[in-house]
Amino acid sequence: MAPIISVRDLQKTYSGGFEALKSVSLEIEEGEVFALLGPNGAGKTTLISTICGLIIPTSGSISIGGFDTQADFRAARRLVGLVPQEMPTAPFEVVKDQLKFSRGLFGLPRNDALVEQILKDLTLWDKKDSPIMALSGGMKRRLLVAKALAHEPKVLFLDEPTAGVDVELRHDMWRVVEGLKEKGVTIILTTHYIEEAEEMADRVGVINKGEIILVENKDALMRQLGRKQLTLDLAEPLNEIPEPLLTHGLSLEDEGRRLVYIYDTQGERTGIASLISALSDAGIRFQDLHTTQSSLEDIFVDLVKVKS
Ligand SMILES: Nc1ncnc2c1ncn2[C@@H]1O[C@H](COP(=O)(O)OP(=O)(O)OP(=O)(O)O)[C@@H](O)[C@H]1O
Repeated sequence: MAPIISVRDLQKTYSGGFEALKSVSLEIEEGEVFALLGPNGAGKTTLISTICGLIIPTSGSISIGGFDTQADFRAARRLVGLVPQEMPTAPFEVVKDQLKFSRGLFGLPRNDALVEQILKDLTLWDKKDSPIMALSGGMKRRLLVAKALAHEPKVLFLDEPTAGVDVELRHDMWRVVEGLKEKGVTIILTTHYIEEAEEMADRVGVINKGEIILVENKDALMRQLGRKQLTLDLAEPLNEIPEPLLTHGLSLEDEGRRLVYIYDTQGERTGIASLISALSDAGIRFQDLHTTQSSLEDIFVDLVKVKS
């Protein structure tokens, strides 16, 4: 099957001379959810804005549904919906008019049944006659999605859909994305939250310093990155790791006061049970223990190290 989006050797140098994208090539399959991850300033917004036609590339090409975004801009753009990070700003505008207006922008005829369906899908139908200022933060986010869907795009871009929102709203957005995927919409989202990519994405791409450093099936990536750290605060400091514990891959930190164990959450065994029993056999006591999951930033650092 031909990809719905094909990006070839895309390069973007901003007017100040900064090279934000360095020869990016990427293919997005129809119907997939693709998460684009990357640290701050990696080039995520530049990449999706370029694909959506908001930024003109310095070189390279993009095709959407077979239409070249430069030669056939209108046809390509018509297939794309973009949900920006910013909240809607027209406080007195009425919800349903926003959708009608969006269709108008694409030169599409009025379609009240479709507007109704979209608002119902996003549980905004009760608010159809409300001004934007009367919506909660979560409703405003959903309205941004509704607006982007009003012209029936085949591909939806979500730029950090859940940045700065609470857990409940995050899960709400995940359900929205799931529903869209079921309807066959291809979804590309940018995010800082590994949990979000884990929950929603079929594939994950990692961008760093303007380069795509990895594109991987989500499950495979999570196996690779799903590491956790167990930290044991020792009752008495150690000078070195005792011999019987050397095979456990521990590291001694904080001047011998802490033992750190990294394990794979997706592995068949975490090795924690055998570690605790080996510690007990060696007479090592600990005061406290806690676990931490590596953050996406940590993972990027690892990835960048491996790839550079
Ligand atoms: N208009 C511009 N002129 C010059 N440089 C820019 C411009 N827009 C973005 N940049 C630079 O390009 C790089 C990539 O920015 P971009 O916004 O694409 O990153 P991002 O991955 O979306 O970051 P974040 O996660 O912080 O939103 C950054 O170094 C940024 O400073």
